[in-house]
Amino acid sequence: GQIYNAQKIADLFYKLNGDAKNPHKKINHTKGFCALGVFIPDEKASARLDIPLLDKASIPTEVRYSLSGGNLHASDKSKGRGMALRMGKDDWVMVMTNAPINFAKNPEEFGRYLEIRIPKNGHVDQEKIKRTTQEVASFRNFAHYMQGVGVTDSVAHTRYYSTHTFYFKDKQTQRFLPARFSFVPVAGVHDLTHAELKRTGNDFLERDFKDRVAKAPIVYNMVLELANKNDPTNDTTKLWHGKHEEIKVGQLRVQTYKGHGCNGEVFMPSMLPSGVEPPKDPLFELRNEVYSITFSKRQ
Ligand code: HEM
Repeated sequence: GQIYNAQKIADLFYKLNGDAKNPHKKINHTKGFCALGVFIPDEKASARLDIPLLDKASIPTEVRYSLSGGNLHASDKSKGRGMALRMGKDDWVMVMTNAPINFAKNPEEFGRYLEIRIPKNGHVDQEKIKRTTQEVASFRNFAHYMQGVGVTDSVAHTRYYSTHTFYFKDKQTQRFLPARFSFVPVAGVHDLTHAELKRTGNDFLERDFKDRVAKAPIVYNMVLELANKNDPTNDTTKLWHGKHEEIKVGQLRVQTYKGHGCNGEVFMPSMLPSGVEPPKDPLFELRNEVYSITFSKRQ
C-alpha cells in the first residue's frame, strides 16, 4: 500500500490546490487576513495550571482568520473557517478551525481524502467522492457534522476548536490533564439565515471585521474541556459527549486590523509553552511536518 508520510501529503496538497502561476501561495487556508490582539490570562487558570506563560498580565497576540481550502478567492459563505494565533514570539501557537472534529483519524485517511478530490484529466470524480464519503466512517461523520453547521455572519460570531487533545499541567498534582480547547465568542454564535445567505455577497468577513473592531474589540473566552474517563483522546474524528469540567484559561481581545501581511507566514501548532504537552494522536506530528514542508516551498 501507499505510505502517507509528510512529503506525500504535501505533494497531494499541491496536486489538489497548487497553482503553476502562483507557486508560492499558501496551499491550504489560503484566503485570509490578519489582526492583532491581546490575550489576558485568567487569574484562576494561572492558579490551577502550571503554565508560567499564564503568569503574565497580558500577552500580545497575532491573529490570522482564514477559510479552509486552497482557493484565494473562495466565498466567505463557505463553512470551513480557521483561526491561527501566535501569542508572544511563538510562545504559544494555536491553529484551529470551526469544527471540533476533522475528517481523518490517521495519515492514510487524510491522504485518501485529498486523493479522491484531485482532478484526473481535468475532471473531478464527484461520484467517487460521494461513494467514498459514505464508505469511510470518518469522512461520513465529518460530512454529517458539517451539514448541521451554519455559515456564521462574522468571525466575531464563530467558535474555533483545537480538535486535537493537548495535555495541561495541573499545579497541585503536577500531572498532565488531557483536554480539548476552544475559543468561544462572547457575542455568541450567529448563523446567516437562508434569506441573508441569498442576498449576501461572497466577501463580507473582512469588511465586517474592520467595522466591528473600529467600535470595540472582538472577544473570545479560551475554554479547556477536560477529558472524562472514556473520552477518545487520540482520535480527532470523535466528538466528546455529555458534561465536562471546564477551565477558563483567559480572554482573547482582537483589536486591530492588519491587512494581508501575515498570509505568507506559518503558524506551527507544535509551538507550545512549558506546561502544555503535544497531542498523541497519529496526525499531530505529521501535521507539523507538512506545515514545515509547505512553508519552506513558499520561500
Ligand atoms: C495531518 C493533519 C493536517 C494536515 C496535513 C494539514 C495541512 C495543512 C497545510 C499544508 C496548511 C498550510 C500551511 C502553510 O503552508 O502555512 C494548513 C494550514 C492550516 N490548517 Fe491544517 N492540516 C492538518 C490538520 C489540521 C487541523 C486538525 C486543523 C484544525 C484544528 C487545521 C487547521 C489549519 C488552519 C487554520 C490553517 C491555516 C493556518 C494559517 O492561518 O496560516 N489543520 N494545514
